[in-house]
Amino acid sequence: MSETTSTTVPSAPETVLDVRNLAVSIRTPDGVVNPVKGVDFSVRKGEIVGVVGESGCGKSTTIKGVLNLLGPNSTVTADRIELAGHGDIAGYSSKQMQKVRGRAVGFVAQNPFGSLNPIYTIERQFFELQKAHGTKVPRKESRKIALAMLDGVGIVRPERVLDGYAHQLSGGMAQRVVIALATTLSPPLLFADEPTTGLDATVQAQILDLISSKVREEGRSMLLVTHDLGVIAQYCQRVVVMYGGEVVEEGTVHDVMVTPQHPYSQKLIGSVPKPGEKLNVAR
Ligand SMILES: Nc1ncnc2c1ncn2[C@@H]1O[C@H](COP(=O)(O)OP(=O)(O)OP(=O)(O)O)[C@@H](O)[C@H]1O
Repeated sequence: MSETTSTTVPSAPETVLDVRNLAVSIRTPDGVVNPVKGVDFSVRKGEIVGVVGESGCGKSTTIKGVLNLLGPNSTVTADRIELAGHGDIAGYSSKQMQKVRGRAVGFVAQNPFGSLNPIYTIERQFFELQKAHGTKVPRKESRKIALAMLDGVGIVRPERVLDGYAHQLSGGMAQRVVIALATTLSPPLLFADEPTTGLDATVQAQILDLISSKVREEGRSMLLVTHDLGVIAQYCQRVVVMYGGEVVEEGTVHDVMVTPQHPYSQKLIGSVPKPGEKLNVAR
C-alpha cells in the first residue's frame, strides 16, 4: 500500500490593513504642504506594528489620513486602503468612515481629553458609542458593559468614574477610559498615536502594558505611533520608519534594529545609548 505524505505549508498571517501610496496635502494660508508623500505599509493579524520617526515626519498625519480624521483643508489620496472585512476604503465618505471608526478600527489619540466629550458623563459616552454603531442596548445593559470595560482597564471603583466627567480624571485615568471606549465594540485593529504623551514614566509603562496586552489577549492588531525606540523594541513585532513624509524602511523589529538599511534608520538607532557606554554629560 502506498502512503501519501502531505507537507503542511504554514499560511501567511492574514493582512488586516494594507495601505498603498497614501498621500496627504493640506492647504494653509502660506500655501499647500505635503506632509505624507506616497506611504505604503501593512498590518497583519495579531501583530503590533510600530511607526517611528522624528517629530514632524508625518506619523500622525498618516494615521489620521487613513481614518479620515484630517480637517476640510486636507486632501487624502491613496491607490488603495484595504481593510479586512471592508475591502478598499480609500474612497469612503466621512459618513462611511464614521461606521469604520470604533467598530473596525479603534483609535487612541495622544491627548485623551481631546477624545472624551467634556459635557457627557463617561457612562453616556459608552452609551452614545454603542448607539452610534447601531448596537441597541438598553441603558442598564450599556452601564453593565461600561463597568466591565472600565474594570478591564484596571479602574478601581468604576461606578464613580462612570458617573463623573472627563475633567475629573487624571491623564492616566482618562487614557484608560479612552482605551476602554476604543475597545468596547471589539475592533480587530487599533491605532494608537503616542498614547502616553504627557504621562509620567510609571503611568506610561502601565498604559503601554495595558494596551498591548489587550491587543495580544484578544488576537487584535495595532499600529503604534511613537518616537521611542525602546517602546518599539519592547512592544512591536514590525516597524515602519518614516522620514520627511515617506516610509524609508519597513521590517521586523529585530532586522531594523540590528541591521538598519537606510541612513536615517542607522542614525536613529545609532543615537540610542548602549548599556555601559560613556555618556558625554556636561558638568
Ligand atoms: N493642519 C496642518 N497645517 C499645516 N501643516 C500641518 C498640518 N498638519 C500637519 N502639518 C505638518 O505636517 C508635518 C507632519 O506632521 P505630523 O503631526 O504628522 O508629524 P509627526 O511625525 O506625527 O510629529 P510628532 O511626533 O511631533 O507628533 C509637520 O511638518 C506638520 O507641521
